[in-house]
Amino acid sequence: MTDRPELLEELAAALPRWLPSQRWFAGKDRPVTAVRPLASTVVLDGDPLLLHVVVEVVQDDRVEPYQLLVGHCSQPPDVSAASWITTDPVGLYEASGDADLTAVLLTKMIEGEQVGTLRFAHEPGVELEPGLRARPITSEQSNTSLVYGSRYILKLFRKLSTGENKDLVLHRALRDVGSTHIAQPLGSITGELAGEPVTVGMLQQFLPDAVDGWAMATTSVRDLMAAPSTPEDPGAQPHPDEVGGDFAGEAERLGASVAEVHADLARALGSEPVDAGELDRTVKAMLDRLDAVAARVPDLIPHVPALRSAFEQVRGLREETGIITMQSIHGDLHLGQVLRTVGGWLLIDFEGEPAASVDERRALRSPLRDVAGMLRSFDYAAHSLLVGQDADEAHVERALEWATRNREAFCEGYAAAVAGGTAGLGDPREQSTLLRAFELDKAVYEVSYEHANRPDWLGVPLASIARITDGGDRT
Ligand SMILES: Nc1ncnc2c1ncn2[C@@H]1O[C@H](COP(=O)(O)OP(=O)(O)O)[C@@H](O)[C@H]1O
Ligand SMILES: O=P(O)(O)O[C@H]1O[C@H](CO)[C@@H](O[C@H]2O[C@H](CO)[C@@H](O)[C@H](O)[C@H]2O)[C@H](O)[C@H]1O
Repeated sequence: MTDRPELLEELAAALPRWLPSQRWFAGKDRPVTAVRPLASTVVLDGDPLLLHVVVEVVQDDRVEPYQLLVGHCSQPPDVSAASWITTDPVGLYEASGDADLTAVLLTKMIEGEQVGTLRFAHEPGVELEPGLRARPITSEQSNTSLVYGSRYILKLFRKLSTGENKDLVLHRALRDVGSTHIAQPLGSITGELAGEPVTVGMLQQFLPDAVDGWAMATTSVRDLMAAPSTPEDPGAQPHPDEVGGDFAGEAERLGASVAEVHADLARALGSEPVDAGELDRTVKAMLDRLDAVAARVPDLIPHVPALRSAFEQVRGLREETGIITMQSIHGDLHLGQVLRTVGGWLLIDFEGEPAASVDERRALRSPLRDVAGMLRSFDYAAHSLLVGQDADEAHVERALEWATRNREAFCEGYAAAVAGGTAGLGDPREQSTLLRAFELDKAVYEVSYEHANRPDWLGVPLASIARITDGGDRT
């Protein structure tokens, strides 16, 4: 269904220029050739007007749907200059920063309203507080999140894919088995795309006291780098366990929390043993990704033979390592996806890797992939402070020591939490060949991510690949 077609024409003409400047737009690697409106719904009629719009963005042979909240008002609203999509005669603007308009979304979720094809709902049994106003969060994101009065956070998914969104499905499944490591899902907004339902928004409990794991871990690394040597031995560098900001206790608790989430996901959604065919498909996928990234990033080429050999070792592993299982997992776990609250660690954003296809994100996977993602993140946290600096051997040594200590603590916490528990989950260190392959596969993904997004950081995953492939297995 299409409401207000005259505005859509104006919008479609302006979007090819406006979209690439948005942080959440995932197609910055090539020009936008056309934007075609697929559906529009008037959520609030009058002046101001709030229009929910789904457009199809065409970039050569790639065609992807995105959602927009579009505002229109005769009185200029209080929004940032970057929000204006058109300015002539009275402009159309991206409305997620307009608190007068976004308040309507919460009201409609409370009422459980249907507007055109948009269905606003609260989760069963949830009573939401009315009248809260929203502010968008300013962190760099793939989607847009609005915080209502420090109580709720509404994530508006930007790039849409049909079917229920994995983030929402996994949050509901974890809530249903009583997981204590998630922000509770409280509501949703569902639309329609090509005649199929599509999740466009997810409302969750907002944790105002939360600090993300990346901020905590990098503070700990900074403390270590800044710590003076001991008066007894002025030549010696302090070790991570000797300085105030040691993170190992947190890393261990985080390992236990991730393990509990894996066990809960297996309980809620099931798990299955891996057969040899599945291991072959896993190896093929890793080799395919390696070839694709090496074709774009020449710096990876010298590492290709060692990476291939590490991936090939995964074939036939089943006999060696006992049972390897597949289940629903987080899919893109790193220190920026975990929040420390007074009550413990929470995992957020269960969507999976932003660049993966819907089928890849929904497929059952080995939980060791999440472990590998987090181990990579400890490596990142340790080395991120050295980005752009001349190598200082003492700093590099301390960074490695910090990473090793926290990786080990994370695995320790994970292993202790699953001991004697869910079948198929065990001490990650006992599956070192698979874990090493997953870590290297993640590092190849990061090479591609950094090449496209933060070229200054490319050296971080490349140096890790060199270390892991040179040094054999390590924790
Ligand atoms: N429930 C929550 N409570 C507090 N902060 C949150 C919550 N959920 C997300 N955040 C904050 O919002 C940021 C983006 O959330 P995320 O789900 O990762 O969005 P995206 O999919 O856009 O990357 C997080 O890094 C975190 O700082
Ligand atoms: O959080 P997103 O889903 O947007 O994840 C993407 O961006 C991440 C960076 O913001 C990227 O993570 C990489 O950098 C992190 C430090 O900034 C580090 O902790 C991670 O280990 C490293 O992978 C992630 O890969 C990408 O998918």
